[in-house]
Amino acid sequence: MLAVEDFSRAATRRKNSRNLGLTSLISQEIMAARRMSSLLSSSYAPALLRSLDRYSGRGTGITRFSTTAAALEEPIVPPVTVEYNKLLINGQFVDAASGKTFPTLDPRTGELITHVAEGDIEDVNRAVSAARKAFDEGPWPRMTAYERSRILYRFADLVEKHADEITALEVWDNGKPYDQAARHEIPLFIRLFRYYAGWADKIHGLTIQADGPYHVQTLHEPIGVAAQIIPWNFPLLIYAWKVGAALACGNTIVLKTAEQTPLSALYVSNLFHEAGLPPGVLNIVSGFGPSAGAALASHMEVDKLAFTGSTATGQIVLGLAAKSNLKPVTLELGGKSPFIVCEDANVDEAVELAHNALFYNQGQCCCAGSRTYVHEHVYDEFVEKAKTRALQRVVGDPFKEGVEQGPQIDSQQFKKILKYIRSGVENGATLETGGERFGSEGYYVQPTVFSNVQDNMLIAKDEIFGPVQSILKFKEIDEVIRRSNASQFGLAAGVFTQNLDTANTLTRALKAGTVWINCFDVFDAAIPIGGYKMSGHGREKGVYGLNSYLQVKAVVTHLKNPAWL
Ligand SMILES: NC(=O)c1ccc[n+]([C@@H]2O[C@H](COP(=O)([O-])OP(=O)(O)OC[C@H]3O[C@@H](n4cnc5c(N)ncnc54)[C@H](O)[C@@H]3O)[C@@H](O)[C@H]2O)c1
Repeated sequence: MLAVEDFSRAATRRKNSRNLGLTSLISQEIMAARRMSSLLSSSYAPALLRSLDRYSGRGTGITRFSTTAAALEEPIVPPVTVEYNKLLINGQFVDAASGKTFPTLDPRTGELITHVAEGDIEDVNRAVSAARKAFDEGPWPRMTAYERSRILYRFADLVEKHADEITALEVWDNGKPYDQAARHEIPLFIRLFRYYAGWADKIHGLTIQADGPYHVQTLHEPIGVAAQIIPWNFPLLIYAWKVGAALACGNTIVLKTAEQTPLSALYVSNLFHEAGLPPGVLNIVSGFGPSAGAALASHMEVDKLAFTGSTATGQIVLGLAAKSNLKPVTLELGGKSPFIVCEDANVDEAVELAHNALFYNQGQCCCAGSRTYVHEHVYDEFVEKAKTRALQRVVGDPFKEGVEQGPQIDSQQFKKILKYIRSGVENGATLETGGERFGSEGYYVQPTVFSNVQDNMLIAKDEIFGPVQSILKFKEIDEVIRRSNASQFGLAAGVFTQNLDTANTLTRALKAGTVWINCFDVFDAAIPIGGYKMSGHGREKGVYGLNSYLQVKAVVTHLKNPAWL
């Protein structure tokens, strides 16, 4: 993993590199304290953050959020070059059959990073054929599970070795803060692969008692060729949830990345071959949804589809899968998760946790705590402090140390978020802070807080997928349960209380795939994720993530003269 100082030195060495800012002891202390505060295990974390924020703006070039749109400095030159921009089919990097490419853009400026080969129907056919052959004839499903696990472990080691380049690519293509990617996402990516490497040789069926003279066993077989379609908000983490589980079970894969973020998946997939993965087992197609994505979802030779993305696209791919070969589909879709602050809450801690629950990753999280329900007894204090915290949020170049919030992914999302903000104002919610673009370049949005939000407003119903916190008031626990569940989504929920009975009541009543009590966004490799209602079906991560990549075959053998039954 790249240390803060190494990163600074590497970047400084690069031609034309700009001043990276904080490398001093103070800055490292700030980062360490920020990490501590993000754990929110101590009641003084918010106060600590506030005092550190005062230092972090000093002479560093970091722009803290202010209500006047501030101009950002020249973007920092990322400490990496793009090596892989073609499709990965059958172990080779190849051009698209059409020869077409598409641009991938830097969200800090909207400028070109590089052109990437644009996969289309013909490329999907080539990739599925390679995956089919690798499954039907190749060594991967035939080698021992232990051999497969060793390749997964070797891959994790290689990712660790190249963590600095991988982090820089992810930040450049996506706009997420470097610190977030380096300290949370890349380590979790590695952990996920080690977790599934550990499962590879522990997948087995059962021996079952039946009525009659039969020996009954179940075989847990790989399902075959898995198609995987992923979004742009966590390009590597969602890759890991899907690829790790599918490979541990012995499947082969065709994965389509999001058109906004094709780069990091190509880089890490090359490392898989260095780790010993046979050609054709993992194929990567960069390209667009309606062409490459739809071709994968409706392909007759694909045995399973795993999709993460919006609910609207989930409905499309489910239809395509049904109309083609009825391949089983898992769907990880959108959310509008309630974050419930009860009347006994420590307000300072609740404010910090609710802030991170919403603003993490520029608000571009499927699980974002995007309906902040606050009990009427602590509501006024909460709103005031939530506004103060949003004003302190450090917005700026994601490569700059100390930055908490980078740009949104692209101009489409940027415009959509600003439109939702306008609708909040027009519908009578109180705009406490923010509400405009940040700076004059790229896709930065001011951290925005609305109070007096009502359940029927669009900002309380739709997934905004941006840095917009909506605060709603409640009085009774039964009332907040009813209002929380009155949503088409059911992905996650957060509960903040010191009362065990209240926590237990809410845990069981909330219709959500994950309920976090006095914490939020805890994404361990072993913890399953998935949705109720229109947030999807099936589960990924953990042992549950294996189920959808396995076929269960019952084998019944007649017994003659058995010694026992
Ligand atoms: N539940 C989860 O675990 C989870 C995790 C991350 C993101 N998400 C959701 O993802 C969404 C944001 O991602 P997005 O904007 O990239 O979503 P999206 O649905 O627009 O795109 C997701 C993927 O689907 C592809 N796609 C688009 N149209 C397609 C089509 N017609 N056929 C096949 N594939 C198609 C895209 O190219 C992309 O690869 C949000 O709604 C978010 O909540 C959910």
